[in-house]
Amino acid sequence: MEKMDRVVAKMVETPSPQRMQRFYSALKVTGIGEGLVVRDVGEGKGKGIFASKTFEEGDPVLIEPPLVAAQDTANKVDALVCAHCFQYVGSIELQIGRRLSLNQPQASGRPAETPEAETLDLDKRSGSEASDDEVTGSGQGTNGFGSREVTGSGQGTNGFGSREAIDKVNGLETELDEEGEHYCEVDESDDERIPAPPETVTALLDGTLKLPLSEQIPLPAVVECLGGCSENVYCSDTCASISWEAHHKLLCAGPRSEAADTEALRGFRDFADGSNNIFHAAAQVVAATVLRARKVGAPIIPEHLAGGVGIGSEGRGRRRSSRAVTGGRASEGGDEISDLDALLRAWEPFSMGWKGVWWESVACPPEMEGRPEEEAEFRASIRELCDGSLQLLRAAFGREAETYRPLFSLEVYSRIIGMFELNNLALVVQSPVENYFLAIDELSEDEKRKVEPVTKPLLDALGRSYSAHCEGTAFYMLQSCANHSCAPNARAFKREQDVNGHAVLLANRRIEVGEEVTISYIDESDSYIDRQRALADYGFVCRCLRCLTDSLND
Ligand SMILES: C[S@@+](CC[C@H](N)C(=O)[O-])C[C@H]1O[C@@H](n2cnc3c(N)ncnc32)[C@H](O)[C@@H]1O
Repeated sequence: MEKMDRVVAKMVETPSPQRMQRFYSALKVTGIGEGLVVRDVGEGKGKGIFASKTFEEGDPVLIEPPLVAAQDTANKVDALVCAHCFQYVGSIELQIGRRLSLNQPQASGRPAETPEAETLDLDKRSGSEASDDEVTGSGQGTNGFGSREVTGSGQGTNGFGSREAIDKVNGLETELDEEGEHYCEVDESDDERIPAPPETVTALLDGTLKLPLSEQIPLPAVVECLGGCSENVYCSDTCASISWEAHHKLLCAGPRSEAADTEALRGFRDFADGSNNIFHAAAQVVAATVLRARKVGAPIIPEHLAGGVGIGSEGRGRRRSSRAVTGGRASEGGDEISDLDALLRAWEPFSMGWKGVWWESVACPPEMEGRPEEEAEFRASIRELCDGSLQLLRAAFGREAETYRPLFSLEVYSRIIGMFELNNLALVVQSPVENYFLAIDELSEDEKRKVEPVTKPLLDALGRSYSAHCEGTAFYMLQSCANHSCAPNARAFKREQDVNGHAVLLANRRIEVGEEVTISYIDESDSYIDRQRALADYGFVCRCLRCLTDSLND
């Protein structure tokens, strides 16, 4: 076998238990996943996470930053967030002003919503929150607020609902209001909105209009991208530089970008925006791997997960010689390593992710079931989409796409996307704008009367979907190891304090030392048949105790 093929084969193989052990032990040093260990489960389930300490009901079992994450492009209109940690930035005024200016309704001449109707809407939210102690403010179900709905329509145009799959795998629940409608879904028929006066929008944007109570929800100031692009903003210089060093310097289309071909990069990004946002996240995996491979002995745990210090480094991430980047051997301080060996080392964190070839992993739309020709055509079209995206990415990376050819092969690229497809990957962050209007709603009647002349027209202009959550695609090293159970002992759930893109798992009940930590990828209140049908999308038949019992009664 040629070396190139051998490297591709190594990149797509499931890591040995020893490699897995080494990686997750190194990850422990970061403090992420304290009280958890990763090991093989057996029964064909692959690896899973196990408690190494007792967790009580409601305890956070895991709080973990993403390894890579990208906000959906369409969502950038609705939520201005740090492109590294995904906190909302700027101010409540800026968030509202942006939504109004970028998403301003046309004057429709329709009657305005009555104040009562607006209040009722907010009350419904408060009502559902009050029923759950843990849920305070808009922390309620942030993981799940209508994200399936929103991303299902907003994500890509390929129409096979890959984001729906992502949400399901994340164990995300879609919150329903009393009428069975999704909270905070982007309501495109929301044409009862009354446009805000342009001068109000301008004043919100330039900071001259201060909203009552907004100082109670301060947001970090906007920090620009180091490369000068308008795509990414940050909450701090630290986040800006971590993102820059981790991947963005090769994916930035700004004037100080280090991308090989920014024009080609724009082509790649336009293609992702028009087809599937997963490609943006996949590009981060590729860029991060190239940047790590350029160094001699990249640390096994990427610096940004380890608080700025790479862990498990052999050579502490020194820059490789430029000769190495062009295809020769690097020799620095006695280290001799070929580009392809460097690539394999750099790939290590991503090799841990559960993968499948994208077009094989995607669930076939139900209407194609039992129609093999249509299904084959459907899968071929996904393969074509994947190939189209890869060609553009290769062009954007120029010579390095040759140096690290296995990384730019369809075999590897399709599995990177398959990894996003099959893991726990929805990125959802609650909007502080929702908290803001809830705080207004909780004022006394007297206080409310004073502020409503300012806040009511804004709510009328924003309409029913007055706040929008940040949504995107992410990959989490540990959360992605959580296996499914129809009676899970943990759930993905964002509390009020969880204001960034970290994954959060909470214990559903006491979890004993040695127990596997499981979440539900699907709506576990469904019937046995429906659960099995939904799980078929993930390529396995659930044999949890509940399913075994239900199968006997069915
Ligand atoms: C997000 S990954 C979970 C971690 C995975 N076990 C690993 O080794 O990385 C999802 C995949 O794990 C496997 N899996 C998860 N829960 C399972 C279950 N209850 N029974 C069988 N396989 C399961 C399936 O192959 C599924 O596609």
